[in-house]
Amino acid sequence: MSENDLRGKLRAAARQEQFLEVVGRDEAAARFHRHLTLASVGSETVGLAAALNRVLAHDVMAGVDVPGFDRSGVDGFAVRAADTVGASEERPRVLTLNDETLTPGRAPVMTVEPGTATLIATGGMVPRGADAVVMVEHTDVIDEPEGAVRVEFHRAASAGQFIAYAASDIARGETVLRAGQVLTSREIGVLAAVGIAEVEVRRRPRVAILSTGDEIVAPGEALPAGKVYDSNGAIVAAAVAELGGEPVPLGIRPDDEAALRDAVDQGMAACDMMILSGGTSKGAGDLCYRVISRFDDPGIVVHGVALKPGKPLCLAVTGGKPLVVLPGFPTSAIFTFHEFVAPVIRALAGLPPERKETIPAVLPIRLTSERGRTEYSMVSLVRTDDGLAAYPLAKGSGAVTAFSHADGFVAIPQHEEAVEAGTPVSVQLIGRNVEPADLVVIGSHCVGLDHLLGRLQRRGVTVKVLNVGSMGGLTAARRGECDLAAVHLMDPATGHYNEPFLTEGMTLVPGYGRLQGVLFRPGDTRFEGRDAAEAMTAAALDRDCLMINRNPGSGTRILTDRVLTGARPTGYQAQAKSHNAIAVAVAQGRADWGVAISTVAADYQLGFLPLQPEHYDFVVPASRLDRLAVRAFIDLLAEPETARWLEARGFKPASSPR
Ligand SMILES: Nc1nc2c(c(=O)[nH]1)N[C@H]1C(S)=C(S)[C@@H](COP(=O)(O)OP(=O)(O)OC[C@H]3O[C@@H](n4cnc5c(N)ncnc54)[C@H](O)[C@@H]3O)O[C@H]1N2
Ligand code: MOO
Repeated sequence: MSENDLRGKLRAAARQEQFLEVVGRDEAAARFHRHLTLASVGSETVGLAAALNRVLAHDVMAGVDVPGFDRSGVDGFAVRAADTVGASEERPRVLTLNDETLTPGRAPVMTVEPGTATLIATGGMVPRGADAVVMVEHTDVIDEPEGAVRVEFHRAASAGQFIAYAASDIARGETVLRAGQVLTSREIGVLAAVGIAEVEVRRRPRVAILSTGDEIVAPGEALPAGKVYDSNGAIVAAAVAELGGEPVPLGIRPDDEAALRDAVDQGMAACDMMILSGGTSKGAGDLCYRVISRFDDPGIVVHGVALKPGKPLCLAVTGGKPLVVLPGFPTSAIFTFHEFVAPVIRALAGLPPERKETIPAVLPIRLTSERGRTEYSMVSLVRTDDGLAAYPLAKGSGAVTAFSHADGFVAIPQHEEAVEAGTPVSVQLIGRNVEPADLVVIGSHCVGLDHLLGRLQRRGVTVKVLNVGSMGGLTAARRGECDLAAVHLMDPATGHYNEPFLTEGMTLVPGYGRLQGVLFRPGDTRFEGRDAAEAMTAAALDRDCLMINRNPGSGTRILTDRVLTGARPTGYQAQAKSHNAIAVAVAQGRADWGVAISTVAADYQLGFLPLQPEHYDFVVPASRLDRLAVRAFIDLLAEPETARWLEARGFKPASSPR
């Protein structure tokens, strides 16, 4: 690219058009719906084998009675109840056996006359004359060599006993299923029982899905630096299917106007609606908006919603079909999808609006919010003695996991900047009820713990983990929000781990040892072969040697500060939130060094100078120590296989001296 081209592009990018009109959530939805007809998209006939999860297009009436005849419910004898009155073990009634056996599927020819009985199997047709069936266990056949067979009845039968009368289950003409019903295995069974082999179901709305952006790569392909895997395409396609739509994936298009226009034309021609993601802002590189702005029937009805996440959402209607551009950020994309697009797909699929459920909880930590936009914060719920605590999954719009880890979300009104810790909030649940996990772990993250919890889960213990750092875990344990707080906190005064932080009512379960140290790129002579503390002190004096630091409250930060004794290396202010983030920054050259555990250094093939063995332990509120899941975890820690695995990954099991 020539310098002039480059300057031109830079100027265009800097002159970013702002959103013309950012509207509120309800106004956005109203504008969208004003131009949509949400009638279902027609119907089709499918066989029962293909009917699962489809939506019934019409009421279904039974054309037959079920059962279609008076049916015996047991193996025994069809009799006239009056003939058995007074029968007992001591004084059995004796009836003559008719010369007919009524196996299922066989129409009777003989009438049960007074004083007679007919042998009948479970499912057999009750013969004329009989009004009850006696179980074979309550009878005896009299062993006589000559003449008719006679049977003793040891119990009296009541009229109607063990007979399922014709039409008692389903009567001909009865409406067995109603239009709009989603067909599960149970409804499919009913259809089969009334002899229906094919049903008319709503056609699934076809939804074209397109991911856009030069940086987007399909999962399964190699990932060059700076590129990201297309998660929006997959999540939107699966969500469309969950909502009763038929996803039509159109893949990925680069930021190229002609390519995008073609894809939009293709999608809109072949489908009932289309969903794009990425490139919704009005910047020079954001082409989706431009490609769609050519439609004017009415075309774009909303571009910009006062929501976080989701501000750049673009809603359009053309040819009566919805055309939506979701923001590129995955949390923003899926959040706006569920708020604005999901109801449309449900309606087109013939499904009623989803019932939204809210549940009261308390915010355990302060939550800040951007003024001017209603902010939705994804939360994970944990049970406390006083109800539910809603932990914000503060991962930002760009995260992929926030939506999958969340139980629901809380809304912070447009004009509020923060919600204080302890505030009661209303949590809108995402899809399902809150299932309390057997074991709640809050605190510092560790791949060793991940492994242990994975093994516990395979044994049937459900687990919920919230990574909020050691200090956060400790506070959660004190508030009774978790079973285990995962901590590695060094007391700066004594250099002792974890124990000095225990308060009344807390027990320490020893976990395992980890080795903290300095990470650097192999071959960097400022670190290679040196003593860790010395290398850190030297690095602090070298302005060109760039550090990546950890967040305050993390055990690693406390250790780092202790070694630096007040020195402030270049980069000290840069705060990564995990061991992995430290490793990535060093591996990619964004920083030259940082402090993290040896396991992570090995994972990223970095150099490592051992600094400090530390204890990664579990603080357990004493009141929870006897819970089954807690005991299961403690037992797991003590297993030899656990020790073997930890050692192989560079950890030091608690059983070995530390
Ligand atoms: N100066 C401003 N910058 C931004 C603003 C703003 O108001 N002023 N708004 C921010 C907000 S809010 C959002 S949300 C994002 C949305 O931007 P776009 O919708 O144009 O999306 P992209 O820029 O294309 O991508 C954003 C982000 O998401 C990643 N991405 C895109 N597609 C996918 C996909 N299919 N799978 C996974 N990840 C995807 C992309 O790589 C980017 O990282 O804009 C802010 N900026
Ligand atoms: O509104 Mo954007 O969707 O938060 O980052």
